[in-house]
Amino acid sequence: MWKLARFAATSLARSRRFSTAIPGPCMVHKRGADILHDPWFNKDTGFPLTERDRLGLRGLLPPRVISFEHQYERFMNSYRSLEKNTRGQSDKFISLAKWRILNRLHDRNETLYYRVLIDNIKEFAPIIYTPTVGLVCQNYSGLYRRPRGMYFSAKDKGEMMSMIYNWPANQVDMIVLTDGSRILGLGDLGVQGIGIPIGKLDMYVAAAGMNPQRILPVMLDVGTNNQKLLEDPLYLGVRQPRLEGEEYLAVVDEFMEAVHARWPKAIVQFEDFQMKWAFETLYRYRKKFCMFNDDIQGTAGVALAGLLGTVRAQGRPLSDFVNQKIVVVGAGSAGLGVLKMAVQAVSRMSGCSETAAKSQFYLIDKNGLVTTERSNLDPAAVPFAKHQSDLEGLAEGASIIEVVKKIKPHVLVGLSGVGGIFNEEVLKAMRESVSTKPAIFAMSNPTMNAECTATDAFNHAGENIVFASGSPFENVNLGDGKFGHVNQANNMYLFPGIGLGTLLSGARLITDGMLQEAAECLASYMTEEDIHKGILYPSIDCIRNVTAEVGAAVLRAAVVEGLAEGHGDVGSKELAHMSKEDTVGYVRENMWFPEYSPLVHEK
Ligand SMILES: NC(=O)C1=CN([C@@H]2O[C@H](COP(=O)(O)OP(=O)(O)OC[C@H]3O[C@@H](n4cnc5c(N)ncnc54)[C@H](O)[C@@H]3O)[C@@H](O)[C@H]2O)C=CC1
Ligand SMILES: CC(=O)C(=O)O
Ligand SMILES: [Mg+2]
Repeated sequence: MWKLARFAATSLARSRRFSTAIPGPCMVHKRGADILHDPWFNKDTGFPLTERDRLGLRGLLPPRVISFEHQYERFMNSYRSLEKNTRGQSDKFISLAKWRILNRLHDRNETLYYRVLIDNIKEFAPIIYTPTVGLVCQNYSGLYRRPRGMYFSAKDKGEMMSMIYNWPANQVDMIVLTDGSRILGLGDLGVQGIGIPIGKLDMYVAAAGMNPQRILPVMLDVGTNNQKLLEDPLYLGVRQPRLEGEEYLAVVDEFMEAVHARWPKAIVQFEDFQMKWAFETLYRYRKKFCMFNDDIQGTAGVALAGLLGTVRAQGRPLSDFVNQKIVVVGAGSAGLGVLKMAVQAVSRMSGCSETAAKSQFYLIDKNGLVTTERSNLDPAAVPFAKHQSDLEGLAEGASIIEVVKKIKPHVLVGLSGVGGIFNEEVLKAMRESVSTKPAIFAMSNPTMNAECTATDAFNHAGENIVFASGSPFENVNLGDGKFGHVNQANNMYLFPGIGLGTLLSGARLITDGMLQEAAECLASYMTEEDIHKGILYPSIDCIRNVTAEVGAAVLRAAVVEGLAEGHGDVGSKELAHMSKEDTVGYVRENMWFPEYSPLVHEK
């Protein structure tokens, strides 16, 4: 357990840039202008003359053939010009302008889009993913130009089994599904939440090499309780309050049945569902379909890896995790998922019961410290409520500052969705932490909703802290040539590997064991040297390497549990015979990489 498995930090993408090897052919059932209007096949000015002849494209394009490298350079030049031309404008204006130029390329030419995304992931992830994707969802109705993904609404009841066949691809491997009810920390955004599945799936392509022809973003529009949206004349969703109870579940049931009738092995990632439905749907489907909830399970693994990193950062053995005092602020799907996995880890490490393992953890929600005194406590939070005997003088509903001052925790985790609640007083109180290297995880998204900024954390809690946030912040200049390192504690380090590992294993379920292996793999990724510098997670530049390792860990766990049925030509026996290194190589080889393939017309 916890072996170090670090890879060279160079991105796979860079080493493969513009290789001269000719990729295998790609079958296309269209001809002429239809191909130019299909972003899966379109090469714009990059179609060679022979292909233009074969596919009926001659005369439909300017005569000069432009190479992929040249097209790439041309796009990056326009992107840089846009950066120059928008200087001085508001951050919102600039972010949306950047998103628009990337989105236009996505709509036009997927190969080029994914190539620039992979090669520039550190720069572009904050645009196609958090934080800009939050802004895009908030402004979606105004930004909308053309559809992407599928929309199933409350009005489609009884029709979904046939609707699913409207999707043009024969095979779908990965679906990200939302009902828009809790988009990042921005609340109920109804149909506008579709931006999240799109952004997550872009990360699947960039980080895991999922084939973009086999992914599907889905919005389950069951209405919205956001009054402002219901009154907005531009709103594109169903104008009704959210379905509740059995009516709601009937829609999700029908969707899940329809998906698996057409694509029995498609993996469904549930994303940004409000807590009650996040837990309910996870328990309802996880033994029946290949699915997981990213906010509960993906976040838990990433947070656990970070929490274990903070133990190593203190120069202590991992076994000391069982003694760490951890305060989690936010008792929603993310906070409770983190607590559940962390408690299981303590119990495993110390050999004690999960009840005993809970004693080091403190949970705070919008009503303060969660204790057994609380009436109307959500059933999912009950296992983590503190008993009277463990309160150490704190009262039910104690505030964050009261808890931090009393407990002096090693780690303060924020998953509340409330920007700035780790205020100056709370951060200063963390200076009294019992840890030699206190850790602050402000994990809420997008940036405005982070519990504190990186600068405030280092300024108020001290230069000695370990800091992580859900959305990216710049490293903090501490003067004298020193910098406070900012980690990005985001489930993007796990969900691509969970999806890819599961796909290649051919497993029909995603078990706790597979998720635990994913978390352990991420936890062991960093070297001692990095960890001592406060670097808990790898740079996003090497996310394909991280995903290859995580994917292999998930695949091997599926083999161990006897769930791996194999994928494509590789059967369960071959998977079982692969060494760890072979498995990583196998996962890596199966990552799709954007290159123009020769197109062959097939009737
Ligand atoms: N970094 C990452 O990878 C991830 C970050 N998140 C972020 O975590 C946040 C929460 O997500 P969920 O748990 O799904 O939301 P949720 O809505 O299920 O839960 C929010 C929780 O915060 C509590 N809360 C609200 N105001 C509070 C206050 N003033 N003080 C203390 N607690 C307060 C609520 O009582 C509730 O328990 C979101 O901003 C989301 O973007 C979620 C998943 C992954
Ligand atoms: C990162 C993520 O999944 C969230 O903020 O909801
Ligand atoms: Mg999420």
